[in-house]
Amino acid sequence: MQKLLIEGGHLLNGKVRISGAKNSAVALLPASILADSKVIIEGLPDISDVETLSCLLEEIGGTVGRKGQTVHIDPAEMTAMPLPNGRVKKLRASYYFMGAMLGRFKEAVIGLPGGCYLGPRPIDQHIKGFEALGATVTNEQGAIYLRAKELTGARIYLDVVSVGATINIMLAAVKAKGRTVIENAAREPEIIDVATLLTSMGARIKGAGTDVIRIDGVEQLTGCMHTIIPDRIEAGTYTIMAAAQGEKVMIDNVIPQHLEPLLAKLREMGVKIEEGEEQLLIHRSDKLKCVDIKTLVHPGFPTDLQQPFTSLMTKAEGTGVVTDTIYQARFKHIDELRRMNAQIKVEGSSAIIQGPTPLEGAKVKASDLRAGASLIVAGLMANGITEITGLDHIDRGYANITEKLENLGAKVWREEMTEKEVQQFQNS
Ligand SMILES: CC(=O)N[C@H]1[C@@H](OP(=O)(O)OP(=O)(O)OC[C@H]2O[C@@H](n3ccc(=O)[nH]c3=O)[C@H](O)[C@@H]2O)O[C@H](CO)[C@@H](O)[C@@H]1O
Ligand SMILES: C=C(OP(=O)(O)O)C(=O)O
Repeated sequence: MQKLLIEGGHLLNGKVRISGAKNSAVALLPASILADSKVIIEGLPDISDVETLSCLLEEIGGTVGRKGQTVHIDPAEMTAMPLPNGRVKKLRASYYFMGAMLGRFKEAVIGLPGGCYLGPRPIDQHIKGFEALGATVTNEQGAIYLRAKELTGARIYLDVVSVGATINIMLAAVKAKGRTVIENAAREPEIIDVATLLTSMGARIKGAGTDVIRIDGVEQLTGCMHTIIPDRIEAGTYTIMAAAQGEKVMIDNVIPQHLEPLLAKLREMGVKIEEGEEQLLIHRSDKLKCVDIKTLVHPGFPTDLQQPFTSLMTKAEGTGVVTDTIYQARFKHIDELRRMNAQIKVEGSSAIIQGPTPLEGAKVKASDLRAGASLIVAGLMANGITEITGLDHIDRGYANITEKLENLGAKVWREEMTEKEVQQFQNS
């Protein structure tokens, strides 16, 4: 087990290239189950979630070959192999095996997913969708059993705007009989990306990216080639790092429109940002001003950037309030930031940050993926050395983060943890 060490205070300079989107990748890979021949996906990020899903595709009989960032998946020999335990527990997106396997085999057994603990993360809307399409769904000892004689298109209104439920219902519906309409659908760019892949496979989907998606079922889906979109959350994280500790940093391979809510808030804080077609240039700003943010469903401020943004606010002057309306308990990073001298208190679903406070290096633990990102932002700014444990979370979603930061001039490295440190980590 490793820990990440950061010697804070070094200015970041240069260019960082953003990888393919995690939240697209984790849906595109299971979507390949629906094809009858080879699916090629280009630009996949080098993260453990991709590795885990590739292994799961192999567990059900797929052939997966990876060369650099391109993955070839041959789904021809896949079967409805039950996946009640094991790797499915390592990540959230294993729930996409439910929709994809139901769509192809009319049956699936998938263990309840893992992923970041951000408070309760129910999947009732996924199940409501599968049932509306004609599936019988039961929960037996922590695994979801899905079975349908036939899937028939239906009108499904999501009670909660959910990325996972929207994509999962699309996966189950593309081969159903007749028309499915998803109302109150999520509108994230990753949903458009998944719909683009499915359309290239022969699916008939209209309205992805709006809150009403119409899917006309087809009998067969074929192999295709697809290039993934850039990761807006990774891009946002590096943008925040640049605002926190950058001299002049270019974020390359980004779709600036995907980051509008973040960029607007950074500008409000006083950060100077130049936008190109696929780049952002972030300039050093000596004085930042605290702002309030509220996370909302897309296109509002993304909850996945709330935690790194909170760290940046410790550098800004005044009082800022960060409210998370999507995951009201997504504040596990705050105790760790306090160890680093941040002045933050949590009240309900808000964190109130008093700045500016010079941060001090400390031993801290990443409790989830974006908590990890927030500690890295803090470590880059802090005096002295910050030691971060819990790298499994960070490696689920940030490709080559140590190398990318080193290239920007950060002093950052990984070390093996001693046995005692591993024990302390496991007991904490
Ligand atoms: C793999 C992936 O894409 N993960 C993203 C996805 O997670 P995920 O798809 O799990 O998140 P959802 O969009 O489903 O969740 C949004 C909200 O709806 C609630 N909810 C969701 C489903 C459901 O059946 N019932 C229900 O009540 C959740 O508790 C949450 O409060 O979107 C989140 C919100 O943008 C992001 O933080 C995650 O990075
Ligand atoms: C919460 C996240 O991921 P997951 O849904 O995969 O746990 C995230 O990417 O911030």
